[in-house]
Amino acid sequence: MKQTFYKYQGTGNDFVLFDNRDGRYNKLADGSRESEETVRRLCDRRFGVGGDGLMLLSKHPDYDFEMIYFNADGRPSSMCGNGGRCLVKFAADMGLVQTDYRFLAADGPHEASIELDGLVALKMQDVTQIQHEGNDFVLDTGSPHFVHLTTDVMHKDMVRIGREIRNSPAYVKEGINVNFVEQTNQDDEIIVRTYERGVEDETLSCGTGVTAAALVCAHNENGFNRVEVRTKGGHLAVEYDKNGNHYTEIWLIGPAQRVFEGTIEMDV
Ligand SMILES: N[C@H](CCC[C@H](N)C(=O)O)C(=O)O
Repeated sequence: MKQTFYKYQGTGNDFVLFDNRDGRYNKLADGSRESEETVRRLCDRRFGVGGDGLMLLSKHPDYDFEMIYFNADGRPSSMCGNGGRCLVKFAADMGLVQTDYRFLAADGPHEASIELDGLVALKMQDVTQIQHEGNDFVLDTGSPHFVHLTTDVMHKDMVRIGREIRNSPAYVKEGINVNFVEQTNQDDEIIVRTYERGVEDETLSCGTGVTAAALVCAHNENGFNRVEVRTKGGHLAVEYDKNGNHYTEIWLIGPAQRVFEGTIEMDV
């Protein structure tokens, strides 16, 4: 049966979206192998629509909506920062126009708003722990991230090295997203490349990864920080308050756009 889908992207991190407010697509989240295969195929860039992930805009009694997120491998995932921003834009495009949004995601409640300039600001969960060894950092910004500070980041073999770290004994069981980060000669600007778990490839940007990198590269030891982040897919900003190892009021800010909508044969 023909089903209507919507394609969105946030700085090149792209997603297949379904309006599930009437629950018609709940089956995709039933945990069955069949549904996992359906989601994987929808995300396939040759046999399906193509995307780094798939999201359901679902109803929730206590929030404006619930975000159900799947990685391109078809499996339910942890939080997706760019996905959250795209889902807010999708909700607005579907008529849920509000100055502020509160929605539920895999890592808990989130606030968001669409700014006057059209950028979508998404509040991320607080971070209270960053493991640090040399130029390597491990932290969870709603999804787990390995952050490696380096130079000449655009000439690194991101897929080979990212895959190696993601499948190393320390991380192979749960997986981890791998970010290479370069601090430019601008005080508060970084360049980030990410190998994404569950996509098992480099993506053009990763919202929770950009957030992790920005927390690691705090310019002001304590107090308010704003970090400009350049990714292959475009420009994002991360604002936050740093108080020792506590990071709060973390906002991921950037564009989110509808690319196209269409129909696809799919049994649900
Ligand atoms: N692949 C990630 C989830 C999506 C993260 C990324 N798309 C983002 O924008 O945060 C994981 O499995 O941890």
